[in-house]
Amino acid sequence: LRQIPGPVIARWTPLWLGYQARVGRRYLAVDMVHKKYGPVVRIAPTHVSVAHPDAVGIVYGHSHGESAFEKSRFYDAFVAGTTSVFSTTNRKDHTYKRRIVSQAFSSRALEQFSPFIQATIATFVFRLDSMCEIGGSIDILTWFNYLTFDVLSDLAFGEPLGMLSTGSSIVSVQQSDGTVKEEDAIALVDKREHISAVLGINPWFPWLAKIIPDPFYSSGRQSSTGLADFARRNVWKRLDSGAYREDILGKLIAARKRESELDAEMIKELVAETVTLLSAGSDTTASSLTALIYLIKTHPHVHRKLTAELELAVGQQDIPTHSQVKNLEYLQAVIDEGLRHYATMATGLPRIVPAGGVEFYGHNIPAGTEISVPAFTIQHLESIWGDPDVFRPERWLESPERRKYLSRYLLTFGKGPRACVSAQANDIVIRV
Ligand code: HEM
Repeated sequence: LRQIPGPVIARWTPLWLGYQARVGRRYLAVDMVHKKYGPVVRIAPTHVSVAHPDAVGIVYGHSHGESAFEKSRFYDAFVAGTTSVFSTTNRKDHTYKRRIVSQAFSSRALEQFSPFIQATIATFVFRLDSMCEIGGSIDILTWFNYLTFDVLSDLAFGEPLGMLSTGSSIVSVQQSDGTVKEEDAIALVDKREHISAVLGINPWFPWLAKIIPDPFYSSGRQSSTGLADFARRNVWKRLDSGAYREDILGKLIAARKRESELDAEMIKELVAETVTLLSAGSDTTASSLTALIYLIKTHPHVHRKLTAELELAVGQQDIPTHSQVKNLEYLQAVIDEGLRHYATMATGLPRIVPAGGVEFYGHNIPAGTEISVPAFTIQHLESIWGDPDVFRPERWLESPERRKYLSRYLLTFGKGPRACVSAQANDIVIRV
């Protein structure tokens, strides 16, 4: 990789990328080095970042067999007990897990979940209304976190955690030794995601983290265990009750029971999948919603146009149904543009170059190299978007062809076979 440019320190040690991830600036640092060194940059000794539109289809597309770019060992840092649909790097294992999890995310399943989701949204709206009557300011990110946690825990475990009604994210976690501890569930997810994003950068990092006396690592490790303990307790509660409910956990249990009896390994898998759903679905959705509200409120013409479209479709009804809003053009354009501009998943998702290697701009990247396409940078490339720094939902409504073209470069939900399961439920384009 010697011929590939990049910051000198990054060519010699993974500590540069590790540091950027630790301070939460990885996507900005990688964006800056692309501006300095060009579209192909070495961001760690064995990791190349490629910021070019063509790379999206090549790295994340539906290629088969030997030519597939599989997930890298980065995802080992996200394993909770056993691999989940998100963290597995094995193609066969992924196909099996994805088939099971997909059943809980079909359009039909989403319709079945609608009443549960609407009931939680009603509590959310009621709480916001009451706070507005009192006046003052609201930390909307915290309340969106309560909302997403309550929705996901309702779908995953059969009951909301009650964060919206109590106005608190403290939950009881039963530890493996049987003792019960109070934990902040939002902080558990935050810390787990943050530490995994750092430790995944190099196989040596988890080992180093054990000997470095930094509370970031020790509390991060505890949060991973805490979240798994919390999920295990709730999975057992459901299994012990013997009840069937039309929700995500119900579907995951039913799909496994169809194949064989539930054994200890399958219960470990159920815990791993519920940890994944809670951590992959809560923070991402809450921060995306916060970014959207911010962008809408700071762009009055967008606010006016969106409100008009919603009032026409929903009238005075408090909580719209999914079918009332799912085909609203301007709403969809605002969401797409907000996710593009803010880039919830801003970093490049790492894959491994398959046998035979790959070539970008005369640079040969050999098999086994880690490779990623930086989402924030792609979502702000002038050659694709023209005016990338402007929040302009109208760009998505210029023509169906233009919309299709732009969708290819919206990486918020990933692309290809490893794209987000929630994108599957909303029929967001997964093919590239
Ligand atoms: C705005 C909200 C969300 C964003 C931005 C988002 C983003 C993503 C991205 C970028 C990936 C691909 C990760 C990779 O290749 O490494 C992914 C995968 C995944 N997401 Fe989401 N996600 C969101 C919401 C959700 C929700 C609500 C759930 C479930 C309740 C969820 C569950 C998953 C799962 C299970 C995967 C792994 C899929 C696989 O590998 O087959 N996500 N998500």
